[in-house]
Amino acid sequence: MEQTNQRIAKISAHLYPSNSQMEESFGVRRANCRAKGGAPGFKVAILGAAGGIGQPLAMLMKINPLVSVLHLYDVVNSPGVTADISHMDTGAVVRGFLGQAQLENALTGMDLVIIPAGVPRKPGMTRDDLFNINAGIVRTLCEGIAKSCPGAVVNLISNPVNSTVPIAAEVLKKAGTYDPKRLLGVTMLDVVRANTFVAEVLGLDPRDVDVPVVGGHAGVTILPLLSQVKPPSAFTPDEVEYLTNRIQNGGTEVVEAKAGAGSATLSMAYAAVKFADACLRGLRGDAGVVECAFVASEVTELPFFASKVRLGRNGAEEVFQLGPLNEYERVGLEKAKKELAASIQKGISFVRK
Ligand SMILES: NC(=O)c1ccc[n+]([C@@H]2O[C@H](COP(=O)([O-])OP(=O)(O)OC[C@H]3O[C@@H](n4cnc5c(N)ncnc54)[C@H](O)[C@@H]3O)[C@@H](O)[C@H]2O)c1
Ligand SMILES: O=C(O)C[C@H](O)C(=O)O
Repeated sequence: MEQTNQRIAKISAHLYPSNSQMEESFGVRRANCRAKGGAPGFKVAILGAAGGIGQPLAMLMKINPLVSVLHLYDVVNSPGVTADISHMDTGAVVRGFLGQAQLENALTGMDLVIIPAGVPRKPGMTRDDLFNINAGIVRTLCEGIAKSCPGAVVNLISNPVNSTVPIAAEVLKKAGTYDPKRLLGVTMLDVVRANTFVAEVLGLDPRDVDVPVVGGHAGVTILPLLSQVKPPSAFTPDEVEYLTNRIQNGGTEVVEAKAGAGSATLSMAYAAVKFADACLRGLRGDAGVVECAFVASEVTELPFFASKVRLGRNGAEEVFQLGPLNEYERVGLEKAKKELAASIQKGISFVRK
C-alpha cells in the first residue's frame, strides 16, 4: 500500500508539478526570466480577492489595460485564484498574498486598493446585520493601507457601506493619513441597476441611460433621481413608485433569489470594475470622469453622502450638488438622511469608542 502511494505521488508530481518542481526540472527560474512586468500602468490590490465578488473582479481587472500589476489578497484560497488568473494572456502581472502576515507586501506601492472583503447577507438580513463582522475586517485592512500605501485611492465595497466608509475614515484619521478625496464607497451597483431598470421601462438600451443615484447604499438611503435621468424622460407616478422600489431593493432581490448562497457577486464585480476603471482614468489625468460614489461631503449636513463626483489625479476632486429635486425626491431625501445619520454615527463610534 505504502509503495503504491509513493508511486502515485511520483506520477502525479510528474504530471502536475508545482512551480518550483517545474523550474527545477527544466532549469528555468521564473525570477530570472526576461519579462519583469514593467509595463506602464497602475498597481491595483484587491482585498478579499478569493470571494464571490473578488474572483470575477480579479478576472476583469486582469483584462483592464490600465492595470500593470494586480495584487490578490485574501485570508483563504488566494494562491489558487492567483495561479488561475495569472495564466490569462493580458498585460497585468498578478501576484497572490495569503493571510495577515502578507498584507503589508500586498499593499506596498499600490495606487488603487479595492476592498470586497467581508461576509455577505442571507435572506432576512439587512446590510446593517453584517456590521459586527465586517467592521473589524475593514478596520484591520485600513490600518494596513495607512501603513503600507497611505497615498492609494480606496474603493470600499464591504457592507454596510454607509458605516464602513466612516470606519475607514476614522482609522485613516487616527493614523494621520486620511485624505477624504481618496476614500470612496462604491455605490456603482445602484447606478448600474437603475440604468437597467429605467431602460427596461422606457424601452431603451441601458448603455444610453444615465440615472444619478444619491444618498447611501441601503434601502431608503438609495435615492434614484428619476427627474434627472438622461435622456430626459417623463414617468407616471406608478412608474416612479415601481422604479424607486426596485432600485432600493435590488440587493434584496438577488439575496432572495440566491436563497442563502450569498448576495450579488457578478453584477457587483462588473460595477466595481466600471468604477475602478473610472478612478484609474481619473488618476491618469483624463478630463470629465464623473461617477456616483459615497464620499466625505458638504452636499447635505451629513459628513458622508453619495452623489456625482469628478474623479481626477487625487481621487474625488469635486463633489457635485444634487441639482433640482421634485417633491417625491425631497421626501425621499429626508427619509434617507435620517437613516444615513444613524449608520454614519455607528461607524464613527466603532472606531472612537
Ligand atoms: N457595495 C456594494 O454595492 C456591494 C454589493 C455586493 C456585495 N457587497 C458586499 O461585499 C462583501 C463581500 O461579498 P462577497 O459576496 O464577495 O462575499 P464572499 O464571502 O463570497 O467573499 C468575501 C471574501 O472576503 C474574504 N475575507 C474575509 N475576511 C477577510 C480579511 N480579514 N481580509 C481579507 N479578506 C477577507 C473571505 O475569505 C472571502 O474570500 C459583503 O460584505 C457584501 O455585503 C457590497
Ligand atoms: O444586498 C446586498 O447585501 C449586497 C449589495 O449591497 C447589493 O446591493 O447587492
